[in-house]
Amino acid sequence: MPTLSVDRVHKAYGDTKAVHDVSFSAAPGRILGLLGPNGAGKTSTLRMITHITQPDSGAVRYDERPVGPWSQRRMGYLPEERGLYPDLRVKEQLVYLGQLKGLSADAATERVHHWLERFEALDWVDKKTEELSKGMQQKVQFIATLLHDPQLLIFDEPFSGLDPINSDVLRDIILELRRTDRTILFASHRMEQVEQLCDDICLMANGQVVLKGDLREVKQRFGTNTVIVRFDGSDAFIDDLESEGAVRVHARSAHRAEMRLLNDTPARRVLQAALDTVDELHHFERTEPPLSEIFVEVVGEANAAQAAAS
Ligand SMILES: Nc1ncnc2c1ncn2[C@@H]1O[C@H](COP(=O)(O)OP(=O)(O)OP(=O)(O)O)[C@@H](O)[C@H]1O
Repeated sequence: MPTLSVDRVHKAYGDTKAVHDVSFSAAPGRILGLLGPNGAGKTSTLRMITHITQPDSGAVRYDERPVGPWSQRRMGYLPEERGLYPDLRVKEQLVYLGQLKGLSADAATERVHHWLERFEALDWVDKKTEELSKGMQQKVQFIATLLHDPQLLIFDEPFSGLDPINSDVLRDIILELRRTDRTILFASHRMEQVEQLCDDICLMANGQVVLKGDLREVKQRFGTNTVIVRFDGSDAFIDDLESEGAVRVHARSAHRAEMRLLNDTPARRVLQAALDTVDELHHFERTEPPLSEIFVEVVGEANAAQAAAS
């Protein structure tokens, strides 16, 4: 089964080291999430994988061969900047793009129909791109990346501009592609999507990989130091726990709180404080931290290390 491997890749633009000694691999039937704050080097990395740019040093290989025009034919790439022709109608646009990727007009037409139906978008087949909303254009662009049935799929922020219903449709399609042994790599800032979809993650900061691996293993490494409480009644116990330094609150609403245990505080201490204050306790759970917290912690450490070194 062909694997994608990024091996000690460097890329600079003038004085900016956009990508510095980055290595990771992506396997068929798995989804890899490439994460990182703005400017971390994600798009620069994806552009080298898709052979739009070349590394200054290091190598990107697919199926054990350096990537090149040959691998572009086996990949589907959804770039961050979308590029559709505003004047063309959806169907002619997609059939044309399918033909550019080597399909016959008949095969392209058949696949366009299939994917428009799958994306619940058959109604817009004769609309001009400029008449479509941003989310509709996003779906059309997504279909364009799938038309030639690529083995390797690279998506830069695939969920941007999609409402929750369409995000679910897209998520289901990505999972379907995973079941047919495609290799899928996507860059995203949406941690909840990453948690739902990814088998593996690679977190970048300042052009470097700061955390990578199987998502479940990565989370286990951070330990079950997080407590989730759902309740009715007063939430004053949360302020008390926080002010005594027992917890740090990650997320909080009127009836739910998610917090990190600090200074070896036992989960029992939080449970007792809640029981003493709330009217009704619906849920209490000790668990691993959410990916968003891991992101904040690891990127914060990487930034601090870089500031100390400079
Ligand atoms: N064509 C270019 N010319 C000069 N600098 C560039 C170019 N492309 C990217 N950079 C710089 O390289 C660094 C990494 O940018 P990149 O777009 O790869 O980050 P990113 O992780 O994709 O960010 P975002 O989440 O904001 O999309 C940034 O400092 C950026 O300014």
